[in-house]
Amino acid sequence: MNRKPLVLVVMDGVGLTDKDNGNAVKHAYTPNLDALMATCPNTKIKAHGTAVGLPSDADMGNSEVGHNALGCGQIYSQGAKLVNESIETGAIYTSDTWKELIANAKGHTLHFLGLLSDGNVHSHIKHLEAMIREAKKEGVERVRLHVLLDGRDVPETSALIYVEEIENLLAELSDSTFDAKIASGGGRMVITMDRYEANWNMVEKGWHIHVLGEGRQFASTKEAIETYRNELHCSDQDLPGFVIAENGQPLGTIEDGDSVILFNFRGDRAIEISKAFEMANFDAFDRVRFPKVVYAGMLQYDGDLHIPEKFLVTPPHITNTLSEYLVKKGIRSYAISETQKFGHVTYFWNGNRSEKFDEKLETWVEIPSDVVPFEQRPWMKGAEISDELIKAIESGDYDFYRVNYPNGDMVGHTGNYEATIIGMETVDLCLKRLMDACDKAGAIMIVTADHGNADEMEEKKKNPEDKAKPKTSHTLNPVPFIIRGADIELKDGDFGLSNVAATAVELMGLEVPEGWNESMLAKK
Ligand SMILES: O=C(O)[C@@H](CO)OP(=O)(O)O
Ligand SMILES: [Mn+2]
Ligand SMILES: [Mn+2]
Repeated sequence: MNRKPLVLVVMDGVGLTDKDNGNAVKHAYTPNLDALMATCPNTKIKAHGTAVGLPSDADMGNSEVGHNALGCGQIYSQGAKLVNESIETGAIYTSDTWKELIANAKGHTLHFLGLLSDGNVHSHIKHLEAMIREAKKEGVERVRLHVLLDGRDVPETSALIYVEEIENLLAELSDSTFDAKIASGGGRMVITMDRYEANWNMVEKGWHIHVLGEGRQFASTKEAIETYRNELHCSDQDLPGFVIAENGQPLGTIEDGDSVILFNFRGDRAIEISKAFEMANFDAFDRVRFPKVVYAGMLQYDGDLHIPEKFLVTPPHITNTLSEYLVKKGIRSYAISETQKFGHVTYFWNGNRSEKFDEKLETWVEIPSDVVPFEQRPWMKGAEISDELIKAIESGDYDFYRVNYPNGDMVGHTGNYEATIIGMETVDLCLKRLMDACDKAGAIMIVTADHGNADEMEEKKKNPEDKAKPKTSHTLNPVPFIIRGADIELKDGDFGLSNVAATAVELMGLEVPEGWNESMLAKK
């Protein structure tokens, strides 16, 4: 058959809502996106909650679960849900890894490191609380927490709520047999939680803070947060690292013989610090000291590279993916984004696996991201991504192209409305360039998104007269799904991201594999 090329565009963090206030998707000047919506078959699809394998419909979507669903055409129970279940049934505490961590920590320290919030994107504070309680029950005597402050999946200055909650629990549990305290921390966008090797320096800073106990000292976490807030007026995600100390002595460095649990369940921002804890030969930065610890992740974060080696809950085993299917059919595919989302269109897309199925049939291109606050460069690498992608489309070397434009999401997370408008307008300019390239190549285009973000840039007000507060997190809104350049109609139905893969393969003239959720195309 004479197959038309297919170009699938993920506008990261672009949801749809009629709400007006702080809606950068609606208020940006986006004539091309508007024209696509006005003239092409399109619908709104679900990108949050149970439609993407999260515990409930109160859970906003995120890039991991969104790209997993886009890339595999199915709904798998995701980390957030699997960890809940494992804790509820107690299965987590019967795992060999948990037993080893606990046995090893006796006479030493059990450290918990991770994102302290109830955002449920990377972690959940309830998981941490349950494990601390159990550790005490099982006879661990000394626990230290290394807390990464969120402000990105939860309101931007909410850290003290979670700090207070966890410190209340530590106070309740502490007695002559149990000594549990926060030892260090810092904002998630400053230390430890880098992803896709965008900025290893963040991880190095985190290592110094958590492991070596080197950094600015404070008597309490509250004091650290309040001091930094007064000095810097920044959101929690941007607070610098801190070390809790008594008489100049850090409360909880990580030492030989200790156990360490990274309680984040999501992998992208957990892989680099896991490598630092696990790898004997490691050259990303000078660790100064490499403590011999038992280290485990909440989940295994990379199923191909087996990072980390030890983990508490088995991750979803995502199989029968779109990439796997296309390789079997001999279809040539091309994936591109900039560093911040490169792993989204490769690793997340393929079910949290970092390797290709077939070197010859698959091409992955990464445009290096800027290392700056994105409100200062809201255009990000939109132009450069488009340049490369258009070259690839013109080459005719591929049948299926996928691209992620991060602007709606990465700029949306800064909470800066004006910059997010520019981010959206950048994506719109890129769409126009792609539309022209697709026309020349006779390609079909799908335009969609993985979840909302830029669509709500203001927190809900408690009282109408309150001042609007910037909103940095994702949203619960549906996302657009648009098909351009194909003579098709969309069916009516209640669809979500997991219906995209089947629709894409039908557009490529292929059969929908068994086990996938249905295509959205109406039968002719
Ligand atoms: O930045 C991230 O880690 C998350 C938000 O926690 O965003 P996304 O899911 O879009 O990658
Ligand atoms: Mn995303
Ligand atoms: Mn995001």
